[in-house]
Amino acid sequence: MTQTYPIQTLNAISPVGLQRLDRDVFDLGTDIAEPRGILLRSADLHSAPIPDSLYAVARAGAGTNNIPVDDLGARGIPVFNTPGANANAVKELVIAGMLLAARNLYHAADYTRGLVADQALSGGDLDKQVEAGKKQFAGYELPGKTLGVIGLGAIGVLVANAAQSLGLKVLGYDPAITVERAWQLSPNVEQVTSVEELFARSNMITLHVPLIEATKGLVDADRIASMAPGGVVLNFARGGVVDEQAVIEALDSGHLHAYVNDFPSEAGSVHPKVIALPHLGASTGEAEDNCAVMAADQLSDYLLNGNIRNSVNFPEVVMARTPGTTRLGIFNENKPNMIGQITAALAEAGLNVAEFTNKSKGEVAYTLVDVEGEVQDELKDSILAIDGVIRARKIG
Ligand SMILES: NC(=O)c1ccc[n+]([C@@H]2O[C@H](COP(=O)([O-])OP(=O)(O)OC[C@H]3O[C@@H](n4cnc5c(N)ncnc54)[C@H](O)[C@@H]3O)[C@@H](O)[C@H]2O)c1
Ligand SMILES: O=C(O)[C@H](O)COP(=O)(O)O
Repeated sequence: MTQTYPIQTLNAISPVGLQRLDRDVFDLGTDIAEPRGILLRSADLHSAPIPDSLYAVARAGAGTNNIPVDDLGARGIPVFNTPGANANAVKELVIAGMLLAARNLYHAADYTRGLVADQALSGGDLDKQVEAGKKQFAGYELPGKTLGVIGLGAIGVLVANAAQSLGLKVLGYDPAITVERAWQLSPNVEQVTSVEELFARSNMITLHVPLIEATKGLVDADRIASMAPGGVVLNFARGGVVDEQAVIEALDSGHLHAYVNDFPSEAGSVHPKVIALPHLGASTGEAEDNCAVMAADQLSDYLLNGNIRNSVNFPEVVMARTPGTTRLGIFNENKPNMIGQITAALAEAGLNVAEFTNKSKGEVAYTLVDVEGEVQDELKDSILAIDGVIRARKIG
């Protein structure tokens, strides 16, 4: 009988992605007691109990701060995300945010709505008031201004390149930029070596970093103060990356012109110089499809083949299946003699290794091994008995 895998879906996951999961193999539902996989977007897993049945979590999106990534890693549960799959959607919203701020579009549209809805003006009276009122919304153009991009990953690189083609001078800061992203970055984007320099030289700052300990409150009072007067902060990363109180004080003093963000808060959303959107960055049909397809494919490949792609807590481990073999997936602490002990246990069980791969990431490592011969249930127990082995799975 074919093994089936129950998958719990949280949030609205695009049907285009869900279609990738063959219903003969995967049972999908929102209310599954013992899931093998969880497929989600922004649902908070920090306070949810994690069942022992769970093999993997797939985040249809980029940010994984809603998931207890380290705890799951310590239990041998990979967390996947979908880098780049929603990057264009966010880039377009950031460019829109820059224009909203520079041309005062939000307040201008609100003004004209009020002329009709609140003041009941029409005809010539309306025309007169439109012309009389427009001067208060006069803005500025982007060429000649400097944009500072913090985080040059999937989104930051697209934003930097697009802004540069709109005529802005673009500075970028990312001490851990990958070679792939560096290749994608326009040569006209100037990389700076400190976040302080970026603030001091930028009229607009846009954030494209994950919310982690190192990025909490990255935009603070001192850094804002170092910007030229009339600056704009764009935050489509996560609310916690910005010290919002410091931003509000700078807006009140007139030092900052606008704070455009995707993370409404009680204090921020009602401020007249804050434009807060309801976490819309990835909310396009295209991005939702891309993310769901990528997340579903990664989850399916892990459950069926043990392959790990785009995991935030385990290394990339992908190995072609060897026909006529049984596959085992083993998570272990990254310490000496783990591979020796695992292969000794296989030899002890009389199994011949056809293919073997082992990679580590930080404190943990993952082994995929295809073995020839009959794999007895006792083998799993003897592998689990090795000091440092976290989890072992016979994949079939
Ligand atoms: N508003 C939305 O709907 C929306 C959509 C997608 C992503 N996001 C947020 O944007 C973040 C970035 O997404 P991405 O797809 O570009 O991720 P990514 O992993 O491709 O890029 C993140 C980049 O940030 C860099 N970085 C990490 N710490 C840094 C620091 N202290 N200073 C400077 N750079 C640092 C990394 O080196 C990496 O290059 C996500 O983690 C998520 O929180 C929001
Ligand atoms: O990190 C992300 O990918 C975004 O914040 C999108 O979140 P969402 O999938 O809940 O829209």
